[in-house]
Amino acid sequence: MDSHAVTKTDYKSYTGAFTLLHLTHLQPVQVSHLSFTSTHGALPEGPHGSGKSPTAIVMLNMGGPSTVSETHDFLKNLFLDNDLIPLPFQSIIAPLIARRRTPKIEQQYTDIGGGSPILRYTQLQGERMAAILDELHPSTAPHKSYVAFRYAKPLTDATAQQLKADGVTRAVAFTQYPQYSCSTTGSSLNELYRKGKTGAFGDGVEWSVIDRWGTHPGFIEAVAQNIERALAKFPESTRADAVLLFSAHSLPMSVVNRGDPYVLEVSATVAAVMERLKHTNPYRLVWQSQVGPSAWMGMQTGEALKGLARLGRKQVVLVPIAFTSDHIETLYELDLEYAREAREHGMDVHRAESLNESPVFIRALADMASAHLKDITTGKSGPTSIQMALRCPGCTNATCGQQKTWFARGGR
Ligand SMILES: C=CC1=C(C)c2cc3[nH]c(cc4nc(cc5[nH]c(cc1n2)c(C)c5CCC(=O)O)C(CCC(=O)O)=C4C)c(C)c3C=C
Ligand code: FES
Ligand SMILES: [Fe+2]
Repeated sequence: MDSHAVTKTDYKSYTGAFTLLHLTHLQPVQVSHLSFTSTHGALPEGPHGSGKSPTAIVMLNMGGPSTVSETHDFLKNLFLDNDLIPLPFQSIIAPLIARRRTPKIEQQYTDIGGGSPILRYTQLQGERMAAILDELHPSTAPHKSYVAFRYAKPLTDATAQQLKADGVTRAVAFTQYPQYSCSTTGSSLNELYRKGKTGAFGDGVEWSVIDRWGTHPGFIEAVAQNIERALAKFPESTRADAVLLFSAHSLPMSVVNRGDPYVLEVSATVAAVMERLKHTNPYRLVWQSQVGPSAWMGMQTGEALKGLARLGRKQVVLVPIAFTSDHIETLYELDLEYAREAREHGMDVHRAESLNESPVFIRALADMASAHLKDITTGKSGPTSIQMALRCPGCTNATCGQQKTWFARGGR
């Protein structure tokens, strides 16, 4: 998001005044509308009624400001998150950075139509998934989807109240980040754990976790179909020359270097998509949306586009690969900044659509949840994946360890 904050200092410089100066010059973003309860069908009765309480499928994501005026609170929550951005005196500095950054990010959300569509898409995906899930796995029906965002409404507290009111006794924490990073899914699980251990969701909720699914065949198929649709926009004579430029949100090198699995898992997604496409086109994986002055995973998407133009590779399909709905990075950074700039360099650029309302993708979500519930209820697997139990070798965050233990015991 921030094109001029690329000094090659270590991410540790986030912890200095130097960083603060840079961060306050970062550009703001913005997003939009939506309500935030999510149900499909009528509310099943809770513990005090005669009906069966629902199996909760809690869709975890970062969220975004639904309206431009929510931008400041979104940024404040984001900069307060120690799992994402460790800052000294965080509770004092985070609001200052958020305040300084708000106007720029507000303008970006205005430019993409007045806010982030992430809540609308997450609700839609969740509701349609739950309806399919009732058919795929009737023994745990009714299923009801809930949304728990890390930085925007509905925050975990509000979602917890909903589960409590519905008398939920079985809940699945379903990350909506396909690939696992401790700064994304890890942060959401830490927050869920902090609330869960104080009883915010009610007593006796049995938790399990779907923590990553970057190579699920249904997800891969949905992405591949969107790439094929984008490729079809090129004249047949140049189609085979088009470069598939997969673009994922970058990570600070300090996070990569403590052993975070995200870079590997995004790479695995890309490899699976290319297998499915039978390698009809050349491709690269590049990284976008660096924030602040520290070193981040590269090559940067914007630089890659310029490099391809210089090399005469002027047909490009941009493929967002680490987020399942449109957001500021696709609608602003990819569409308004990079694609426009690339066209000015004489390039022919098309973006693969985000998964948004893709029925193939929604079916994949239902398949994942169904397989998970089947494995849990038949005792074939425990509440968490084998991979989730392993902390990053460089992890010094005690909450990560406590969170993993808590979920491995089913939230007890
Ligand atoms: C898989 C996706 C994402 C990863 C990994 C990720 C890591 C990460 N992000 C920041 C800092 C910021 N991210 C911001 C916005 C933002 N981040 C993602 C996704 C990932 N972030 C998205 C989709 C968005 C946009 C939300 C939307 O449009 O709805 C922002 C705020 C915007 C800004 O101020 O520029 C910041 C800040 C860090 C530090 C980090 C890894 C440690
Ligand atoms: S930072 Fe990865 S497990 Fe703690
Ligand atoms: Fe981010």
